[in-house]
Amino acid sequence: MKTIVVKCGGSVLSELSEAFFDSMKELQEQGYAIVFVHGGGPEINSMLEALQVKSEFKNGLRVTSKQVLKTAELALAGSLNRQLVRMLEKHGIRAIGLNSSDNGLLEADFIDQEQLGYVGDVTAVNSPFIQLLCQEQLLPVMTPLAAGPNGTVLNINADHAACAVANALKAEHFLMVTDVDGVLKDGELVPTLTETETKALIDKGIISGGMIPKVQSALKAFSDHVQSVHIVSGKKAFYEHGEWLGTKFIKEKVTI
Ligand SMILES: Nc1ncnc2c1ncn2[C@@H]1O[C@H](COP(=O)(O)OP(=O)(O)O)[C@@H](O)[C@H]1O
Ligand SMILES: CC(=O)N[C@@H](CCC(=O)OP(=O)(O)O)C(=O)O
Repeated sequence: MKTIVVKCGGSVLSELSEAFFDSMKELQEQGYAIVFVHGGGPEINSMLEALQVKSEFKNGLRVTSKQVLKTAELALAGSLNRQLVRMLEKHGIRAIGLNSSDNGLLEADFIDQEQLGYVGDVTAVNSPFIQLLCQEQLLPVMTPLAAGPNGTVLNINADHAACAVANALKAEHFLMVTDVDGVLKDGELVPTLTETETKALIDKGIISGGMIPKVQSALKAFSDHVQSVHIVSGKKAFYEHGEWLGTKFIKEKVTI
């Protein structure tokens, strides 16, 4: 099955354009099965603020206490997953919401329980179950939560969760949808990036903040099992007449 894994950032979930859904439908018509993994950082932040619970990030990962985890589950599984499924269905795309910690759809281990609390790295993906839904012409919409050891639930950075799913499914394409056109340098879109160029942009501070886990996940997927990886905007079309827009990750250029 030709599969595309789409990571939809919390930054853009409420701003997804008609053109974005048109691109999605165009790909489905070409016979691609599509799997969504969504984020929700901004929504988790506002819920935590409303509850007057402080949260901090270490190396781009949210330090997750039991209370932060409960709030993250509420925002991700209770609110955003429902909204995204409804948006897809409104656009004529049959979708099914999945809380990825259920039935070990995603399994994870603690990264560093002392420093980060309930935060994990994905160790296993239940690919057959995801593929079963795709065979039924359903688009799975997955939260970035996972089943951890001894019945725990772990909070996973959504870029990392989507990367694990793209690798497990050996997806043909991995798309990271965000609120900017792709990787930008001096305000201009960088159309292609190799691993060396990406690392140089991180070192120079041109790629920073939320873009770091995205490019790291892009490089990891690209070097593992995925054939094509793009960072694109959800505010516009990302696929037109067979062309992908945004930043494309490419193999190192060979100079003789
Ligand atoms: N070089 C860069 N190019 C584009 N965006 C960048 C860059 N460096 C940092 N960013 C920031 O990364 C943000 C996207 O990451 P994030 O807010 O975590 O989005 P998402 O919720 O989609 O994962 C952009 O809105 C921008 O502020
Ligand atoms: C461990 C960790 O940091 N988890 C993230 C999960 C959501 C996410 O990654 O959302 P975006 O894609 O919108 O950033 C968090 O709690 O914010």
